[in-house]
Amino acid sequence: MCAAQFPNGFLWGSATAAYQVEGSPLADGAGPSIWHRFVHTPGLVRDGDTGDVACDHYRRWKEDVAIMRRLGLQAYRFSVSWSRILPAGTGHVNYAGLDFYDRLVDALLENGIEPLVTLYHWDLPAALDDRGGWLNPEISKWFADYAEVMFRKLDGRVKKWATLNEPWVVTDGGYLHGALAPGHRNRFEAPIASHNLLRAHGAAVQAYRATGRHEIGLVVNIEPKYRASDDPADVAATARAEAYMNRQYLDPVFFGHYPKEMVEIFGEAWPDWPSEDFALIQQPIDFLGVNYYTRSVTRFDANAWPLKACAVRQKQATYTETGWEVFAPGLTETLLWVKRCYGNIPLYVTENGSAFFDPPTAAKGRVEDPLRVDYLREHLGAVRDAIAQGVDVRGYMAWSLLDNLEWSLGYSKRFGIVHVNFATQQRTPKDSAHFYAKVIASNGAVL
Ligand SMILES: N#[N+]C[C@@H]1[C@@H](O)[C@H](O)[C@@H](O)[C@@H]2O[C@H]12
Repeated sequence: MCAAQFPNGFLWGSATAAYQVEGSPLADGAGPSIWHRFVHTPGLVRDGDTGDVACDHYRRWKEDVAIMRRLGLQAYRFSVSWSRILPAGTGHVNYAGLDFYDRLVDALLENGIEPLVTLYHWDLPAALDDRGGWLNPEISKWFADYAEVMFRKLDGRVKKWATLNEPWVVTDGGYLHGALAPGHRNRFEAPIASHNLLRAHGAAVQAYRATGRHEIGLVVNIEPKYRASDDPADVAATARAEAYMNRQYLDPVFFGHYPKEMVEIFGEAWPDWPSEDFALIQQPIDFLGVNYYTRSVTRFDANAWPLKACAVRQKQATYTETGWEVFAPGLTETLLWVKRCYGNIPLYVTENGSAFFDPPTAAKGRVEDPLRVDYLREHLGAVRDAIAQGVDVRGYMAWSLLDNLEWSLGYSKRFGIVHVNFATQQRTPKDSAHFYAKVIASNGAVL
């Protein structure tokens, strides 16, 4: 049997998100997003860091496309800033903002790089948050109208669209625990925001079917839950954690209902949803984007709100700077789990990467990041193992192309395969970038 390998046409790329890399959040008529507000609220982001400059990608995009070209990237996953396109979230279109993405897409295509576009990567227009944001049911129409503006402008040159990035993080971080914009901590709001995100996803897919000619999907984060013991309390806690993080969005999209554990988790805060909503949510999608970083060995914890479950640190494991266990087999398991539970829908690993401290050697033109090279090698091997077991994985996007704003953690955590000196904006491909370039050139044969 020939050694497991990546299929011909496997799509090798890298990923970023608008607010994390672009900078210039209010340039050329753009409106503020909830993240612009959040970072400018004292005490919410480490070291008072903001996305005002970030990687200055809004101005340096040509340089960054050239770096992608030199690395041999075949695809680039990025997100559109909704409030650049519609400064008030609805109504007036800001054509200067639209032109930025138009030029970026053309430059990518001219360099043989396929654009994968995410419509929403957490940066809701602040003007819509003032109208209730994800708590207002009207947002499904607002989002579909914004999506249609993008489809009409870019569809055809953009052949793979994703509606949302990680809806779980949007609600768990933004509405339940409050660590992310808009910073709410309300167990009654979180389910409503979640449900409206799914409704908006469905409305955007519906809009795409009316105007689009290519593919549209959803990007979810999946963190496989391994029970800490066979103790019934740990087994039940693990089931709750899996339902809350991994199935809360996939079950409605693929089955038209929520996991039964959601009522147990949220209790009186879990509404009775209108059945017609699930017809909207369950629009067929063309692919699923899976963001994988780590696993969680899970046990019962009576004090852990609202899940009554927590992760158990693994003594012999390597952990990244974000406190995540390096566990590549979890990626194989995750891809197999999706196929087992939801069918063999085409999958892209739309994010996978690691934050490790980089040595201060960038000035000499080299950044040695052996831990990130190891992480990349192990996780690409995990993808190959899933493909060898019949999972239809069609691409891999390394997170991230550039060191960037790690949301509330500011610039303290570096995920990039390309080092960014934020004082000078100098880019330096790390050893991981050079390794990834060899992987791409050999279609994974060097692994
Ligand atoms: N934290 N972390 C890294 C990374 C984050 O920077 C992305 O924006 C998210 O889509 C996802 O959480 C993963």
